Amino acid sequence: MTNVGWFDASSGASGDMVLGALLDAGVPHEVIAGAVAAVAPEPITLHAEAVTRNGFAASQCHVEVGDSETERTWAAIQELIGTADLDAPVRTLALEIFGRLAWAEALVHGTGVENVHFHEVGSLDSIADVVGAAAGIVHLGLAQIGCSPVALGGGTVEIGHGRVGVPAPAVVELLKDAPTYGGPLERELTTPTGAAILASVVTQWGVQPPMTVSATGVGAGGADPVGHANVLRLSVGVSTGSTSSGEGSDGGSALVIEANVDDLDPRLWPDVLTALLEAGASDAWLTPILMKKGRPAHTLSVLAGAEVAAAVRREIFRQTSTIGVREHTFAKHALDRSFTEVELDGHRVAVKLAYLDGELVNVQPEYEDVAAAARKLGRPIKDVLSATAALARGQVAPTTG
Ligand SMILES: O=C([S-])c1cc(C(=O)S)c[n+]([C@@H]2O[C@H](COP(=O)(O)O)[C@@H](O)[C@H]2O)c1
Ligand code: NI
Repeated sequence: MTNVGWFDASSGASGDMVLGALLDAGVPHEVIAGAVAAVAPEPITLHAEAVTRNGFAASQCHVEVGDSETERTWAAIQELIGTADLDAPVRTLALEIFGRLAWAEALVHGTGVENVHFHEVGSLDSIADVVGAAAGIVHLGLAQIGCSPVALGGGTVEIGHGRVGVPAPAVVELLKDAPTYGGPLERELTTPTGAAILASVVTQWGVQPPMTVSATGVGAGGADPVGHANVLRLSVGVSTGSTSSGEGSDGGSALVIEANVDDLDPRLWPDVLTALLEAGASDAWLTPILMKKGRPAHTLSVLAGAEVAAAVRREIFRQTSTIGVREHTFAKHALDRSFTEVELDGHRVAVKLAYLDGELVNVQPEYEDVAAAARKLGRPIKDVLSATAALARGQVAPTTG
């Protein structure tokens, strides 16, 4: 089953609206607050308030910080997020979102990202919005995220550079590849932070894809204008769009991101593969190749769901010497799977079980657990492997008689 999400951004999106929608959709408060606390150099209070917007119930997220006026450089923000105790996919997605903000700011002000000084969008509450949103989205484990065309609003808004038309310049740049429209209200409906979050996580723009919705979250915008509910709605559920192959598969899709590399110190490769898996890749591998000019090299291939593709791409560029990647989308057919645990002479071993149409077809003890148990027991790994597989089979489908 493929978990998917869809945003209705017909009243725009801001960082607070995304947080409100995530909390309302069931992301535990501590998941978001914990990630924010890990990054913040001083306490940040985050709480959701039940409000109404034009008569509809919604959740308004309040972020309370001490130094919301502080200006920060992109380098300072990278340092804050990069060194925080965050799960790797959360850190990578947060850097991706803020990286887009930095790029857009640099572009509209005609400078380099290294010179970007964030004003409103660099303050701690924006960092909280970005990191909290990254933590909430990663928590939901959505393989695909859709979004409606994004309402931008209208009129003008006062920002650090004086009064500008809505959408603010950074919003225009951030949503260049997305469907957007002015209105339906004469006010700012989509902010740079909201735009950067959507641009980073949305894999498909347009109407809601076929899905069975199991939860919704409604995030409130700050104002409550009459005649239009100022909310961002997130629907979460499972995809019903892909047809099954009839092999017990989930019929989802995945990307393979690849690069040919001939100039990386080969001692780095094992750690590169580990970093990519930590960034959320499902698999990462190398194939030896012979490149132009007879150079021995490697093709790096990384399998990743769309929800982590940006994070994985970013990690490839950070960890290797490549300056470009190519990508293909592949249909993916995966068996339903679950985990169990067995105990062999006092040593616990996790075992992965795979099912085809409900029938157990594969029992695979986790190799690292098996090797550790074998070392401690002084037994050959192959014996521990078969013994734990047999234990798991007996546990899952006990024999009778
Ligand atoms: O401070 C700056 S440089 C700034 C730039 C821009 C551009 O579009 S450029 C926009 N804004 C405004 O800041 C507030 C807050 O935005 P968040 O994304 O932090 O919610 C909003 O009104 C933007 O239009 C500031
Ligand atoms: Ni600006």
